Amino acid sequence: MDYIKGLEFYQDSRETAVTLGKFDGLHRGHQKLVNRVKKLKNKHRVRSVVFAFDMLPLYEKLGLPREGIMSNEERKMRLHGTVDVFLECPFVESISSMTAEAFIKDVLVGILHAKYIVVGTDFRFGHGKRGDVHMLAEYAGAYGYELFVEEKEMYGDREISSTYIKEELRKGNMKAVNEMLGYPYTVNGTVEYGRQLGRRLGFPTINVQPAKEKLLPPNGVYIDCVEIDGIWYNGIGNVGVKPTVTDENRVLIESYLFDYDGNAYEKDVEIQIYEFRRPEQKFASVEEMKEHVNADIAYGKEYFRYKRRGE
Ligand SMILES: Cc1cc2nc3c(=O)[nH]c(=O)nc-3n(C[C@H](O)[C@H](O)[C@H](O)COP(=O)(O)O)c2cc1C
Ligand SMILES: Nc1ncnc2c1ncn2[C@@H]1O[C@H](COP(=O)(O)OP(=O)(O)O)[C@@H](O)[C@H]1O
Repeated sequence: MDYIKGLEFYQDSRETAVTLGKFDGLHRGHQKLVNRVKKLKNKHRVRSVVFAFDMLPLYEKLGLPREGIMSNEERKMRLHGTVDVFLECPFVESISSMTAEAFIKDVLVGILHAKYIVVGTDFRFGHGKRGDVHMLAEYAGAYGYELFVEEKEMYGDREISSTYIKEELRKGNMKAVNEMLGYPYTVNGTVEYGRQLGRRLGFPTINVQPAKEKLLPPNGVYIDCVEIDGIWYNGIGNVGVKPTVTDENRVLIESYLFDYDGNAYEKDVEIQIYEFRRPEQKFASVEEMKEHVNADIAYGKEYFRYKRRGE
């Protein structure tokens, strides 16, 4: 997969099947679009392209923190191996001020040589969000592309959306989050050095700081799985600031893995979060915390007696 950041760096004259959007989460609805593009590639021998807006510049301009289901880096990792090109387009003035008509003509047709365009029913684009599926359909004949509009995937009686997933993530409802994503909620990061207290208490933990633009579930203890050097380990971890042992306000994910005894420092790992167990607590003493963590560990081991990763 070619990763290209910035429209100006896309320089390929081959015809494409392209899907467009913000793609935060790459949830089941997004996957439908990506799969359509993959099928079009195989059928018509065109290049498959995911065009995703990078919304960070907009949040920076507005002075707001971005809270995404995934960081840009995680989005890139998750798309790896699915399409030929992942084009990430910073949402800057020159893009947001472009009319919808100009976006079709100059970007989709002019730069991307789109033969097939794949979007969801409510896709909006161009200045003032004036462009929609009707406009895309209107210009299809003139510009020689075919339009595919995919229906929304549902979760219960509500359409799956990044907004819906974020609502459930804020509540710690990992079952709904993971079902809507179509894969377990994932955090990628590098294992840091901590204060080496864990191993003295009998539960060493890998410590990972998530990307700052990442929305996390509420601080608390969660069943998780961690991939280190290509192998998955079951575990139980804490998302939060560990108030019992530090006054720092840095949110980390700390995970004790049941069948691991290697050295994971500085390794890039992937953490999947499965189920909320209890809120993070400030215990009166480290000893009291240790008792609770031991109970958490017993609970986690029991959880995985009947379930495998991903179930
Ligand atoms: C299953 C589990 C539950 C935890 N729960 C809490 C908690 O409720 N409150 C807290 O302050 N720290 C909690 N922690 C974090 C520990 O305080 C931390 O892992 C320990 O102090 C070791 O830190 P270190 O990696 O810096 O050595 C938990 C850790 C694990 C693995
Ligand atoms: N079962 C395990 N689960 C998590 N980390 C483990 C495990 N066994 C060994 N380790 C290693 O021990 C380190 C954690 O030990 P810990 O005493 O908590 O130190 P730190 O405070 O530096 O995180 C991890 O980063 C990892 O390299």
